[in-house]
Amino acid sequence: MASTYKPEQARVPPAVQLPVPPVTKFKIALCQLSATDDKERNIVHARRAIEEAAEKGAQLVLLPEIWNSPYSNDCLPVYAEDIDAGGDASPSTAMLSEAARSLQITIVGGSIPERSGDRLYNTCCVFGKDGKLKAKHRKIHLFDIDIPGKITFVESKTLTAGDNHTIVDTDVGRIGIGICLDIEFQELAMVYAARGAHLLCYPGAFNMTTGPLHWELLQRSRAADNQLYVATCSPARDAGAGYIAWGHSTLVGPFGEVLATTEHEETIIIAEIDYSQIELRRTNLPLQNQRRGDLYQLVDLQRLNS
Ligand SMILES: NC(=O)CC(=O)C(=O)O
Repeated sequence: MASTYKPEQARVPPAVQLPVPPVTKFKIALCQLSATDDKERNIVHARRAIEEAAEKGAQLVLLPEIWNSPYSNDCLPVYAEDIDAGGDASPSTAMLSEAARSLQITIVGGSIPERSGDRLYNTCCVFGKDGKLKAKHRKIHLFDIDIPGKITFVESKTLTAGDNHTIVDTDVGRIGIGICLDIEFQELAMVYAARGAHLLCYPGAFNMTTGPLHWELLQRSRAADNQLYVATCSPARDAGAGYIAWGHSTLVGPFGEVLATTEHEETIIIAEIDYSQIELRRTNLPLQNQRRGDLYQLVDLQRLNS
């Protein structure tokens, strides 16, 4: 029997119109940095990389997850900073703010361990060209994994999960932020797309087990599902570290295509983003018009199960 469905009957509102971005084409830098146990060195090192990226024309710089500290439950409390207090209480974000202002760029500052009262978070700060903090994303989905013989890590032993989506209007478009495991949750990316994001940025440190299987797959999926840009930035791999990062920082375009990527060594990827590609792909393949809100809606599932 022919379907009687008409798109205008869908109970899900159509995705919002994509906002007009301040720039259509620009360069993004993905700074795949090593993180040592010397915090001061990590800050100076990141500052130099940001400067090099800006000199190469990047208007947006993305840093890795936990770039100012080794990624371990022992180190996170020791390296944590009080971001809200600022100044000397947060030398890492003070550097990001200063770099954004003096280099006149937008920085999605990877993540650092944040101390707030008696809680610790895995937090990404976004700074505008004026050096002002525009947004703060606390990792929503903490990395708790147990694959015997491969990897066991319980981030929730030390950290508290964030409770908010983070989408921010910047000089280089509307950006949705997630941190590492947040990328596994397609729902978060869908919310960002529905709120008009041009680009999703995920600082992330996948490991040697999940990395080869999931890292590129998830980035391409989030980009193709939502027809927008996805950028990831990992720490460089240190084979001697307690947590060995997969590396492979990547930029994916709105057709799910890998536009730029790398292996695991320290490097700065510079790549071009062209937001006109989003409209083009959404016209070529109008998924948003075909979405069957009458058949699937997460809120309905929750209701059915309750
Ligand atoms: N740091 C992480 O959250 C790591 C992760 O998600 C993974 O799959 O590896």
